[in-house]
Amino acid sequence: MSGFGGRLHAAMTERGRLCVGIDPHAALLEEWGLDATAAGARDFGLRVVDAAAGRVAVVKPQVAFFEQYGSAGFAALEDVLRAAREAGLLVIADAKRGDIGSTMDAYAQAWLAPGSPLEADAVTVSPYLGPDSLRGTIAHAVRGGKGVFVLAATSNPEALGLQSAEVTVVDAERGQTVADWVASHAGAANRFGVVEGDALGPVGFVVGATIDRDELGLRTETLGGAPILAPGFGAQGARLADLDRLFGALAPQVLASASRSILGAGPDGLVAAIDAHNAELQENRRG
Ligand SMILES: O=C(O)c1cc(=O)[nH]c(=O)n1[C@@H]1O[C@H](COP(=O)(O)O)[C@@H](O)[C@H]1O
Repeated sequence: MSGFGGRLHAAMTERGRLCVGIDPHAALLEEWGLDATAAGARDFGLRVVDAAAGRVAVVKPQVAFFEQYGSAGFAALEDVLRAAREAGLLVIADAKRGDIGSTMDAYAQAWLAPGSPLEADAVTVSPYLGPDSLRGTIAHAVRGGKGVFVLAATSNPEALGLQSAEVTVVDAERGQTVADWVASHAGAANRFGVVEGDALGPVGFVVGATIDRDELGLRTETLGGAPILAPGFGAQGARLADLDRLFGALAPQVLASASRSILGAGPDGLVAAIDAHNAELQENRRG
């Protein structure tokens, strides 16, 4: 059986590198004629799943937009996760969990265990309790054929000071930055955990399309073999047509994530917006 990296690579080869975000912002719910409630978020999510199915490889529900409605919101999210997986989409739960290792085990159980009500194919995790705090979660993911995306170089400008800071611990290389150290530590599982024949490993990294990897000291070789989730396209300013130029040798590993630039098209414009985003991604292959 393929691991997450193998399944992701196969899906991206077949359906391209676009990941559609499922972010039911209150303002979007209103524009779509839906209530700002768990039921509204559920309808919104299911409509995005319908539009995305067969057109893209991956969807990424941002769980905060469901969590804000409490238990009803989580029930809505369960329905959206299940519908997406049943529609053949790979699902990244954007939960950005991060805690001490023993607590992370429970998060891994919640988001990655087969049969869990919130089961996804991968989950976003935060390394800021130390990349080693993610060791158990990564092992859990590898065992179950699941994936994680570790925050390495996030798309928001206020992260620069933290993520470009030099690490001074003994196992860091001289001058190594937080972003590069996190990626080299957590990415170790891609070297021993890759299922034979899988083109990509189970440990992915979030690398914003809006950031300068050189400024962050994030080296191309550190990201070798890792799926890269790149938010920042569309509403945050980066252009899909520039993906190959922005990511260079890493471009084939990049999953380009866009939420508001697609969702803002409204329920009737979703399919056209997804097609237009896919077409823009194709353009940079020619350009
Ligand atoms: O992990 C993420 O997906 C993420 C990481 C990051 O560095 N920046 C970032 O914007 N995101 C998420 O990506 C989505 C971006 O949404 P748009 O800016 O509307 O495309 C949101 O759901 C964010 O929570």
